[in-house]
Amino acid sequence: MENRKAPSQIAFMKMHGAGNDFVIIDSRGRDTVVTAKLAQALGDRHRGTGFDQLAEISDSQDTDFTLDFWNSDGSRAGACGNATRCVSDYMMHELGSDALSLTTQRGTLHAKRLPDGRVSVNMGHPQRDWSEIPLSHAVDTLNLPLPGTPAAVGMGNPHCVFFVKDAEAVDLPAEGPGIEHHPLFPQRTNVEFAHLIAPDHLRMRVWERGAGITLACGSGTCATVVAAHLRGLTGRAVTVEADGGTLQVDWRDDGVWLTGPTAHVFSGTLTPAFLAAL
Ligand SMILES: N[C@@H](CCC[C@H](N)C(=O)O)C(=O)O
Repeated sequence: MENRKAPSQIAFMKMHGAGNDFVIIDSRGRDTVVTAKLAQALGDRHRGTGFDQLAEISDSQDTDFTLDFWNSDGSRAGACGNATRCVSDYMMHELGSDALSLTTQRGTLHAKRLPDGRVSVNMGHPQRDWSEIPLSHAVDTLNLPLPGTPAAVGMGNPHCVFFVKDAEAVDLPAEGPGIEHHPLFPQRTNVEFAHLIAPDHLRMRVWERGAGITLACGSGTCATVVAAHLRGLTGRAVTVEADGGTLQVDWRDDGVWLTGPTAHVFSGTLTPAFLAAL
C-alpha cells in the first residue's frame, strides 16, 4: 500500500468540530489513496493543508461507509470522535437522512443529527482493562502509578486523564510529550488535563498522540468524562469546555455518546505537483 502510486489529483474537504480540524478524502468507488507519507506531507501546516487528523472515507458492505484516521505525524489512529461527527454530518446530507452507521477500526458506530443541527456519535463502550487500552503491564487503570495519579481509559484509542486544579495553567508542550511517550503506554497515548467546574461540567485541555496540542478531542472528551464519573467527580452526562468549543458527553447503557458542532470550511484539490513530490 505504501508503494502504491497516488492518482495525479485528489479532492479533499476541510472540516472542524470545536476547532479540532480535519482533512477528509472521499475514496468511495476507487482504491484508497492515503499513506503515512501523504498524511505527513499534507499535515504540514506550512507546506500542506495542515490538520489534526486526516480521515479517508471508503466503501463498506455492512454500513453506510468506512472511515480510517491518520494523525499529522503520519501515524494511524483507531478512533477520532470529532472527525466521525464531521464526516457523518457530510454523509447524512448526502444520504438525505438524520442517522447512519459507519465502520471504523473499532467496529460499527452509529451517528445522528439532533434537531439543533449538532451531530452525535456513539463512540462505544470504554475500555478499562489495562491490556485493552493498552498499557504495558497490569495496574489499577483508574489510579495509574504516575505522578499526579492519572486514569487510563481506552475509547478505541488510548487516553491518560489528569484531574488538576486548573487545566488552563497546565504547560501542555512541557507536560504532554513525556506522558505521550511514557513506557507505560506501548502505543503512546493521548493526554488530557481537566478540572471540575460542577458535577455536570468540566474544563479540559488536550495533548494528542501524533498531533500535539489540539483545540478539542472527541474521544479524549469521552475518556475524561468516563474517568471523572468513575472517580465520583461527575454524573454520566457532562458538558466539557475545550479550548475550541463545547462538547457534550452522555455515558449511556449502549455506549458513550459524544455531541457537538461541525463545520465544513472549504473543499479543494491536491495538485499533481504536490502529489508528485511525495
Ligand atoms: N481528535 C480525535 C482523536 C484523534 C486520534 C488521536 N490523536 C490518537 O492518536 O488516538 C478525536 O476527536 O477523538
